[in-house]
Amino acid sequence: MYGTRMRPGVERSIRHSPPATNDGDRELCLDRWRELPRRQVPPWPDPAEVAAVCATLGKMPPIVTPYEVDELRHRLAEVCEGRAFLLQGGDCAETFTGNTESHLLGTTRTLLQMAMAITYGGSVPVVKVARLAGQYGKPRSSATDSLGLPAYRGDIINARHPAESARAADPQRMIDAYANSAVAMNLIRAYPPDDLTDLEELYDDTYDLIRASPAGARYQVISGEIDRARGFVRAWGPSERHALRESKVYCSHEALVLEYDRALTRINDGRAYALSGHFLWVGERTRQLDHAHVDFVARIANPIGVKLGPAASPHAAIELCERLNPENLPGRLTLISRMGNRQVRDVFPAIVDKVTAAGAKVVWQCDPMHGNTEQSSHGFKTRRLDRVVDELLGYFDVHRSLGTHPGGVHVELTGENVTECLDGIRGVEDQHLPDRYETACDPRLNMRQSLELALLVAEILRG
Ligand SMILES: O=C[C@H](O)[C@H](O)COP(=O)(O)O
Ligand SMILES: C=C(OP(=O)(O)O)C(=O)O
Ligand SMILES: [Mn+2]
Repeated sequence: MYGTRMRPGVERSIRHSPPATNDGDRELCLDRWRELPRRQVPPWPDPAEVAAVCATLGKMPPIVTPYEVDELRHRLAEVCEGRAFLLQGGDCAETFTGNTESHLLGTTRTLLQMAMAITYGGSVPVVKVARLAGQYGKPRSSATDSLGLPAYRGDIINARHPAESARAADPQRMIDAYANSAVAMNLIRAYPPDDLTDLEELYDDTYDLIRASPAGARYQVISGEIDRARGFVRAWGPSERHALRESKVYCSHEALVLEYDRALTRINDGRAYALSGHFLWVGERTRQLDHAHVDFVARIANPIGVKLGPAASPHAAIELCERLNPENLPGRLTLISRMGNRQVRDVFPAIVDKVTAAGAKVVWQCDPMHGNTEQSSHGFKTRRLDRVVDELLGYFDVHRSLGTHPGGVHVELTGENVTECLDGIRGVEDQHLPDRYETACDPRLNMRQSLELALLVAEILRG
């Protein structure tokens, strides 16, 4: 069954993972963040209710297990050493009502067909991580929205409905987030697309849409390469095919609502694992070295990421490496650049250069979405695919010129045919945005746009 297969060489470290003991907690200082400055604090009205909810969560079984978390760290070590590629994606903000079977499978299948294009086209194994089963908390630029109401901060904190009462932070929502994450994880574990043909058919259908569009001609060569690789694999026996179509999808979310992630932290073999997800990252707004979020993730054993926006200095990147990966373990730390297409070529090289010169082992990953958010003429938060593509190209150029491994990409996407990102030549113009603008926060790539991005990545990796 999904989740029980082990890769050779990955030590199976599963033991009982009971709720963290007080002694273990104290030794590992897992609550030190509570004394530190912290940005984006959820405006909980009643700390006693938060504590009661967290005590309940502290007794619940975790969403993921320590050995899976270690397994992912080992896979990310392969990415760090240049032997694999990290593909991460999903909603900007998951929602409780959107946590349906079709939505979860849509996200997963979109990721898997992107991975297929990159694996076959780029001849590289792909580690798949979904923004899913816990991506419920959102940092906001402003405490209030355009109506003057308290900002929506994700379903784990308040409700999106534009009314004062709906926007009150409700700690009970952490229980709902836990329950929704558990069913989501259960579903994606139980539903790997067992049949490669299924995924290939889906890929073919999506590719047909791309081919029929004015942008289609651009991908003819790489698509031919992917077809050749598929034909080659088809000629193999079933067990080789099985190995190749490895479809494990790990889950991830931003480590934002520390009360929640802390409550689901368990001690295993003397180490703390945040078992609310396999991979947790710290966002651009909360990555201050001496603040709460960095302190918390520094103390957990999970593979972790940190977003780096255009204001990040090379020195700040080095400090984060030292703080978050003092043992310099490959796969432990992913630096996720989100510079924007206009800055990536100017700002990013010095960061890569300094981190490399310091010998710090990191996975480099490009988020080409968050530095390229703009407002459409009708007031929709959107992103232009051209700018997303340009940031990716810039990211790959920087790595090529410095001889470093462009380890991965991190995108906001959905399997649904939404119209959230602008993309004129492929049919989404300003006036189409209202057709299917469904995101709870940031604009996502739809399935076709996602595959197009994957084809681009495959083409670049092929060289
Ligand atoms: O990922 C989400 C957003 O980029 C982040 O929450 C900020 O969004 P905002 O500027 O709309 O508040
Ligand atoms: C808020 C996000 O990103 P960033 O921290 O880079 O703005 C996000 O990934 O949804
Ligand atoms: Mn986002």
